[in-house]
Amino acid sequence: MWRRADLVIPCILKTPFSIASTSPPSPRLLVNRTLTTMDTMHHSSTFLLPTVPENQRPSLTYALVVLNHNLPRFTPLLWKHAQLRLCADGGANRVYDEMPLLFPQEDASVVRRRYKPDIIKGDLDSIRPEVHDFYTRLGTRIVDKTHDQDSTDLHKCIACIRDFAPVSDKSNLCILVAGALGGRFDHEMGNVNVICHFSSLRVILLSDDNLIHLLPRTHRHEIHIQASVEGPHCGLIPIGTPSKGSTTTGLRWDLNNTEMEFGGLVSTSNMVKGERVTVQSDCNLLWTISLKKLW
Ligand SMILES: Nc1ncnc2c1ncn2[C@@H]1O[C@H](COP(=O)(O)OP(=O)(O)OP(=O)(O)O)[C@@H](O)[C@H]1O
Ligand SMILES: Cc1ncc(C[n+]2csc(CCO)c2C)c(N)n1
Repeated sequence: MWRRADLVIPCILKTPFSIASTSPPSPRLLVNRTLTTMDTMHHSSTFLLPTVPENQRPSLTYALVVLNHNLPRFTPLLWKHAQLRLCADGGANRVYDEMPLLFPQEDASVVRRRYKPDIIKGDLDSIRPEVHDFYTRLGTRIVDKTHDQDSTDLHKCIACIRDFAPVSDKSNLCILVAGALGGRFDHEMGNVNVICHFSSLRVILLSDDNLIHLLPRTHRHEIHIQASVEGPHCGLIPIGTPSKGSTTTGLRWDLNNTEMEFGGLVSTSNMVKGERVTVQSDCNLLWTISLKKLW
């Protein structure tokens, strides 16, 4: 378990959801392997399920970052799955104002005390004084990085989580970002840029309607569709660099070593056919899938 007070990150179990290969192969094997097979990275949105079936228990350790945009209705679920909870600056106002709205039958101050962030981080120009005071009194660590006006508050939060996670835990760490989409376009693009910048970390951008994460070109990907909460609409977008060839299975419009580039062909308005999608590409792709309106 993460001890939140001193930010020691927990040791993480190994299950099918971790990256398959862990021990470094011999150089000869590596050459053969790059020519023939790639390690598989598994993806599954089990953090959106109220109870995760025994055989689907992920090995991932979740951290949650709440941004300063509409709190998705399923945020309490993400909060429950996460072992570390951060607010990016004005994200703290969202937790303070909007968590009580999700529990209309409960006293607002009881809800606010139940959902106490571990850390509030950013340039702190958006958090309101009464929200700052409220969480300071509850013992939240408030980290002011006012001097840095060149990186976004989300970037600062992800860097903070990365720097506190022990090296051995990084492949099992998954950062859920709530309120990342559907707002100001410059912020949305900044949020997408952050997942590209931290491409070796699992970072998932979430809103009520969508989920986005990166599929690094270093792996073959298996996406386990949680049909009760996500799909069918999906997309695969080459971000930054054109793809000379991407191949998929499990989509209504599969790619077959197909070239894609921004300004040319990108795969939007695609659909998942079943419970398993595979993707392999020579460049990093954004995966996006619609979320169902359940909450
Ligand atoms: N409308 C929005 N849509 C998507 N993400 C947002 C939106 N507003 C804020 N965010 C995210 O929440 C983080 C914290 O927001 P906050 O408003 O505190 O940032 P800020 O740096 O003060 O923004 P601004 O550009 O308005 O000065 C941002 O770094 C961004 O990632
Ligand atoms: C080229 C360039 N464009 C915009 C900004 C502004 N900016 C980017 S991130 C950030 C912090 C937001 O909390 C601010 C103010 C910059 N510094 N450099």
